[in-house]
Amino acid sequence: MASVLSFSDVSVTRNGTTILDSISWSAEASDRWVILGPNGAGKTTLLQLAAAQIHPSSGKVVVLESTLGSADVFDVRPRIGFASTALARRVPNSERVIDVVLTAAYSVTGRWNEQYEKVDLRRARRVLAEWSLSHLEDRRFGDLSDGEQKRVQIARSVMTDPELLLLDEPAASLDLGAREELVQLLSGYAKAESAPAIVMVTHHVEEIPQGFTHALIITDGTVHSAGKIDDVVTSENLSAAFGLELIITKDAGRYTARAA
Ligand SMILES: Nc1ncnc2c1ncn2[C@@H]1O[C@H](COP(=O)(O)OP(=O)(O)OP(=O)(O)O)[C@@H](O)[C@H]1O
Repeated sequence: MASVLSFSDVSVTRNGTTILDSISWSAEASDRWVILGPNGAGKTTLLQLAAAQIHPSSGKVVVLESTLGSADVFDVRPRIGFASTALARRVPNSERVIDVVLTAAYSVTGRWNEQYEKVDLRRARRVLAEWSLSHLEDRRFGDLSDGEQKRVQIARSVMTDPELLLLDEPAASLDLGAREELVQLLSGYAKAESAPAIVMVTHHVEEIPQGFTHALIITDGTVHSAGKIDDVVTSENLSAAFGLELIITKDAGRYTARAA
């Protein structure tokens, strides 16, 4: 099976600082990856490469069979769904929820004069239903709770039926109820065979949805460990990565971390 993502000896340097250092990693279409690591480890930079938003300083990144730097990124980007707070900040507060999702079909934020196709409207409504947002269709994005806004961001990112879905800390700042609601929805999505490859960055193992298959731990811009999720999300690996004795437990498909 062809890789959806392939990093070979990839480094990213900014202003003389090495942010990612010799990363080699690949993901298949059926994979659901979680990326873990301390603050500043390079997780968001890794996701920006996967999103074809930046180029590596050295090494080779292949996204959906296109090599960054040699392929036209404008052909690749529409095939990638990317939900991040940075993108959400570009959505006007006054935008209606249905339009936040619909405009993804035209790769813009903020409705202008696009003439939407009926088929796009039908799909947007189906996606809103899948993410438990139908009742909010006509509400203003800026008036939603954090949890609702996060779900709208994800709904927008899957609107175009992407071949690769990237989620940057989708559960950050959510309260317990909103987090659990989101993790449950993500879990259902991750388990669906029709879902694309997923790569999710998170700070907390409690936010890893059931159905995720692989994990990559990054420390100081390098891969600390990567592979099948149960082999990687362990007390030993996370203790070493965070420099603190941690006990990781797994119950009913969900992980918990606490200091030893
Ligand atoms: N343009 C830049 N110039 C210099 N350093 C940068 C630049 N952009 C990012 N960095 C540094 O690169 C490192 C990795 O940043 P990145 O945002 O990828 O980490 P992260 O693992 O996502 O962090 P966090 O968990 O805090 O969100 C950080 O130390 C950051 O300060």
